[in-house]
Amino acid sequence: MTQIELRNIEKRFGAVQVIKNLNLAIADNEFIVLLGQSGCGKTTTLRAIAGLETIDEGDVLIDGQPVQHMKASARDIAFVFQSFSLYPHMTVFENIAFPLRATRGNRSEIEREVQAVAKTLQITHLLSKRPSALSGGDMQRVAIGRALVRRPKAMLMDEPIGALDAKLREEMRAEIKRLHIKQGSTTIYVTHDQVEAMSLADRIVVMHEGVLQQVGTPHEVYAHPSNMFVAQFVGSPVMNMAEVTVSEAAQHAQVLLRGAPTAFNLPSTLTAQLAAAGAENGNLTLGIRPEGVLVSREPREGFVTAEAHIIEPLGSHDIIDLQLGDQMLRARTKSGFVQRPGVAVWARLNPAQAHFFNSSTGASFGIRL
Ligand SMILES: Nc1ncnc2c1ncn2[C@@H]1O[C@H](COP(=O)(O)OP(=O)(O)OP(=O)(O)O)[C@@H](O)[C@H]1O
Repeated sequence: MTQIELRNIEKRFGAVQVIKNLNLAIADNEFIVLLGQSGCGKTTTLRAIAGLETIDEGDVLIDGQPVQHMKASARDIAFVFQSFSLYPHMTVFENIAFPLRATRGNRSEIEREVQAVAKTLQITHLLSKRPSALSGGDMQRVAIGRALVRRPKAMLMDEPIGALDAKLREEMRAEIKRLHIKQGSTTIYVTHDQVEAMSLADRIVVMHEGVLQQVGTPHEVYAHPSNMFVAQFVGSPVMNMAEVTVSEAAQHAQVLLRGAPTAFNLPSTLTAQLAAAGAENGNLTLGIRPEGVLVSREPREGFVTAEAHIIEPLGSHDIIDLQLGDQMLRARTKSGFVQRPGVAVWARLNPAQAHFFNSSTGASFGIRL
């Protein structure tokens, strides 16, 4: 049972404030991913939890106990780094056994525990080897084994697979997930890779310039981003963004993208929802993911005309740049749906996937159509 809570954490390096009033409650067994660009304060947050970094303000609580004045060694938290930091002169067995030496003297007990961890990580056959004989993936398995063996209260992982090549990263991602399901320890994992975050996390914590932007399940963060930063950071290709003006028509709301010749129709409830949220034309940005832009090859009721400008065939699907006057919208279609660039197509916005943001603050108006 390990719960971790961060209350009003502030951290400065000289004049630079790298964590700004961070609050976060992490449940027992939860897999939390801190996601954000390089330099946004993820590693500093992780190090503050581990006790490797001091904080200027606030509390770090482990199972309800403030630990910010405790040394790292007293917090019983394991840390896995991107650089595997294995002892080169020791065998894999000795590397994994190392943290047990101080606490558990009995040789047969150490042997049993190392063997159990090695079995879980499927590295039993490597136990007598030295790190220099291992592949990158195996080295990271050993580093994870060394962290797991003392059954810490929580596992903190800082870009643990960032140094591996793409294929191995995918493999290790699946292994880390399996391991977490099996071991069930509270885990905080840092990455700048949104795909890694989506695939591993129970909840994702998106950070930007030291400020927490949103906490939510991968689905919540993807489908209901709280602001323009989250909307564009999560998801690939990125969400389309365009300044719009919204007006009322007989049957529906009309949404005109700046620079486009024709307005899109969305349900008439939009205008009332925007008014209730305090949104005003002139300060309104539409966000729509490429899969929310529906494309037809023939003219259809409620669709506006556009030109297929660039087609990117990606195997399982295509991404098409649609030119609407001066405006460009990216759409996701079935593979080969539009044969060649330059042809006329028709497009509509899926109301359920339309997001509206305040252009100046970036905050979502929380519209649900
Ligand atoms: N010991 C330090 N002294 C001074 N500045 C630091 C120190 N450690 C980190 N910083 C600065 O604090 C900011 C946040 O760094 P941090 O490593 O937490 O970000 P990050 O999101 O983990 O990025 P990365 O993925 O590059 O590690 C950066 O601007 C970094 O340069």
